[in-house]
Amino acid sequence: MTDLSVIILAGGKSSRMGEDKALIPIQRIALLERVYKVAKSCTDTIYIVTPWPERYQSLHLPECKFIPEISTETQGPLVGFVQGLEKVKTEWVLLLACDLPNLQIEVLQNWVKIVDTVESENIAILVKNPKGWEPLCGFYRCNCLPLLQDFINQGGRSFQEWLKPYPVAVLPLSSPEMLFNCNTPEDVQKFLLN
Ligand SMILES: Nc1nc2c(ncn2[C@@H]2O[C@H](COP(=O)(O)OP(=O)(O)OP(=O)(O)O)[C@@H](O)[C@H]2O)c(=O)[nH]1
Ligand SMILES: [Mg+2]
Repeated sequence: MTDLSVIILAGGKSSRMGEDKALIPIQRIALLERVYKVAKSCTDTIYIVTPWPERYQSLHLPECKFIPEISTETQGPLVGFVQGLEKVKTEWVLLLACDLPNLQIEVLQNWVKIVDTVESENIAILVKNPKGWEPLCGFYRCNCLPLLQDFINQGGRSFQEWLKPYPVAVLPLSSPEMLFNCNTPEDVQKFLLN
């Protein structure tokens, strides 16, 4: 079985949404809770990296491990990710944004099987789109931590730039709508109408 943890990032500013999108109800379940439920189908070890764990105490997140983000000034997903990765003890981590209402359990479970077959040189396995990697719904080898720490210490904040020099394997995705993310109130409406 794949030695896997999940890190969910829930520390963004939600500036386009205008309110904390982790708490936006979609079919009466908060977005973060929906993502958590799907993550639970892949592993029991799930971390949520956020500067405000107290906001999520009333959600149903059984056995959740909160990693309180140290910086009070949100520095973006890469910095949230490194703070999570420093705590993870498994070989692989599945990184998820909290704003993915359309995640499919079967697709993720199939991906978990693929991860076991990936060549050891690859530091990550991600979906590729025409603009680059989809960094917030994919797998990273936890021993990439020193590479990530170096990149961040040099001021790097972009997943795409960080990954550029390293081999990354490609995850198959037949329905790209799985990665639809809710950034605005209009996105929420669009999702509910579909
Ligand atoms: N822990 C943590 N998560 C972050 C941080 N910045 C973004 N994220 C998360 O990364 C994911 C993708 O971020 P975006 O979709 O850009 O969300 P956002 O930054 O909250 O929203 P905008 O302010 O509208 O860009 C979401 O799950 C965010 O909660 C951060 O500084 N720390
Ligand atoms: Mg987003």
